[in-house]
Parts: sequence; C-alpha cells; structure tokens
Amino acid sequence: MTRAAVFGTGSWGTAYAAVLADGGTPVTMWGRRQAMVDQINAGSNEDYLPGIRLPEGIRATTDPVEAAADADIVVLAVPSQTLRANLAEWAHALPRRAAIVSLMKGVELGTTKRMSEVIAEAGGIEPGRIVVVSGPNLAKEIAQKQPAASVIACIDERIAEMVAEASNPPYFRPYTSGDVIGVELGGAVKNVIALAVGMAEGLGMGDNSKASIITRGLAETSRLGMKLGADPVTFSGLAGVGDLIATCMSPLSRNRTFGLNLGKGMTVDEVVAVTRQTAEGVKSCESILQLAHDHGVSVPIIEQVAAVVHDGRSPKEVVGALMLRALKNEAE
Ligand SMILES: NC(=O)c1ccc[n+]([C@@H]2O[C@H](COP(=O)([O-])OP(=O)(O)OC[C@H]3O[C@@H](n4cnc5c(N)ncnc54)[C@H](O)[C@@H]3O)[C@@H](O)[C@H]2O)c1
Ligand SMILES: O=P(O)(O)OC[C@H](O)CO
Repeated sequence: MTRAAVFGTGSWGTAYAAVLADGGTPVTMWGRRQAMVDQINAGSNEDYLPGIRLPEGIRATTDPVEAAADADIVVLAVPSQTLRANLAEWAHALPRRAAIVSLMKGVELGTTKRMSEVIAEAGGIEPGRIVVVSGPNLAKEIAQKQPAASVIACIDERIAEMVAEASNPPYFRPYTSGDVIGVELGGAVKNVIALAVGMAEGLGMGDNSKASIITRGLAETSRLGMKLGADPVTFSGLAGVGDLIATCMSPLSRNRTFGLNLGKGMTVDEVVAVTRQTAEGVKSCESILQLAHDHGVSVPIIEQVAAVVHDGRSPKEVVGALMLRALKNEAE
C-alpha cells in the first residue's frame, strides 16, 4: 500500500492530506507545534480549516523522521521562502526512493529558483522524483470536498502517475504532465496577478478592468514561461488559466484579499498585520520580476505590483503607469 507524509499543517497541507487519505493513502503529517499535532490527531485543524472534520487515516507528529518513515510520497507544504531552511533540517529524514511533492506556489528570493530547483539543491533530491502539484485548488473548497481538478507534474511521468493515483478521491481529479517548469510558474505568477486584480477591485474598478489584468497577466506568464523552457499549452490548462481564474475571482484567495486591502488604501505593513496565512505573491513578485529581468522578458503588471508592495507606490499611480504605456501588438 502507498503511504504518504505531509510536511506542513497549514491550509493546503492539511487539505491535501485529506485528499490523500480520502483517496485511500494513509498519511502522517509533520507539524511544528505540539498543540496543532494534538488537534490533528483528534481529527481537526481549527486554526486553518475551522469546522472541517478530517478523514480517518491522518495522524500527525512533530518528529520529521517519524513522519517520513516508510513514506512512498513526501509532500512539502510550507511557505516558499522557508523551504530551503526547512529542507536543511529534514533532508536526513526523507526516504531515498520517495517521490518528493511540492505544493508551493512561489519563487525563492535572492536565487530566483523555482521550488523544484530548491528541493533538488537543498534536499539533494534527483529531479526525476520531484513532483509539483498546481491548479485551481483553494484549500477550503477542497477540504469541503467540492469537485476540482489539478495538475501533477514530474519529468518522469510514471512518478506523476503514481502520485496522481494516490491523490484521487471522488472530489479531486488530477491530470499528469511532464512540464514541471510551466506548472510551477503558472502557480507562482498567478499570485502576483491576483494581487493586481485585488488592487483593482479595492479601487472600485469593474469587470472589464479585472478581465484585462487577468488576460494580460496570462500573457506575461506565458512569455516568461516560454523563455524558461515551459510548454505554452500548460498556460491554457488548469495550472495556467484555471488557477489564474480561481485565484483572481475568489474572495477565499489570500493574494487577492491582500491586493484588495491595498487598493482600499491600507499600507503594506497594515495588510501584513491582518494577514494570518501565506500570501506568496507578496514576496515572489520581487523574485519573479528579477527572473524576468534576468531573461529579458517584459512583465509590466508584475513590475507595477512590485512597485506597490516594495517601493511604496500607490495602487492608483500604478494603474496610470500601465495605461500610459506605448501602444503595441497584442501578440508581442
Ligand atoms: N491555501 C491554499 O488554498 C493553497 C492552494 C494551493 C497552493 N497553496 C500553496 O501552498 C503553500 C503552503 O500554503 P498554505 O496555504 O498551506 O499556507 P498556510 O499559511 O496556511 O500554512 C503554512 C504552514 O507552514 C508552516 N510554517 C510557517 N513558517 C514555517 C517555517 N519557518 N518552518 C516550517 N513551517 C512553517 C505554518 O505553521 C503552516 O503550518 C504556499 O506556497 C501556497 O501558495 C496554497
Ligand atoms: O489563497 P491563495 O491566493 O494563496 O491561492 C490559493 C490557491 O493557490 C488557489 O489555487
């Protein structure tokens, strides 16, 4: 029988543990805090998924070795910017042949590395067993068992298939892919575009404005992805436009909500103070912008989001800057 470990007891780590357990795969979760581990062992995670009863088949521990022992699949669900430090502590505990699955949707600050690259480097894991999961998967809806689809990517598609088979309860439909770069980038960049859409909403803009940002945001994602070697088809799929729509439209999105608060006039520090969960785009806008600059790719929306979040420009100012850009062909 396939066994799994999930490192990280936040919203998505816990919801994905439920996906695995409901799919018939027993899961041991690793959590930092004993109180959280005790709660999960008693059948819920009230801090992150209040009111949700977790399925049988999930248990938790604070010991990484115990969590990963005998696991065929080890799922990592921590903030992107802490992953490298976390792996330094966990690498010794990871079974040599297990598939290592990233749920993260971010790009590392400083190195501009995608999470699969950080896992390979900091965890010493061969790329052929590194898997990424990304798609329109708001954790709360998945935990409520609302039907959704996703993409599970690995350069070795047999490993992606093994993880997909273990993650297939009746409400979760995973598609496999070999395009790790495209699937990861789609997930990371959509968070930055959702910040922009949230800002537009907060400024009182309507659906034309938001659809324009979403569509041009997809153009930026595809341009960058293709330059980095992604398959363009990925961006019209679940990990591209699918996740972009879910995140930019949903009040459940932490990134969209963060942008909304900025658009309403709160400062970045004020929004950080009221945001309890990980809004990856806030940090990743800077690393993704750096990645685009390093590869000579034009990403004007991402540039303006970074100007608000890191340079203190106002959302209203940056909308003006975007609208006054020189005219060009849509396909460029
Ligand atoms: N929540 C969603 O709907 C969703 C869906 C898809 C993908 N994701 C992605 O999954 C990743 C995890 O997101 P999440 O929603 O579970 O975040 P979260 O904020 O709900 O939980 C983060 C978890 O990481 C732990 N953590 C924080 N700092 C840590 C550290 N220094 N060391 C170890 N653990 C630490 C927290 O205690 C918590 O258990 C993010 O990259 C996010 O973009 C989230
Ligand atoms: O809440 P967000 O903004 O981190 O988005 C959650 C998921 O990535 C949606 O697929």
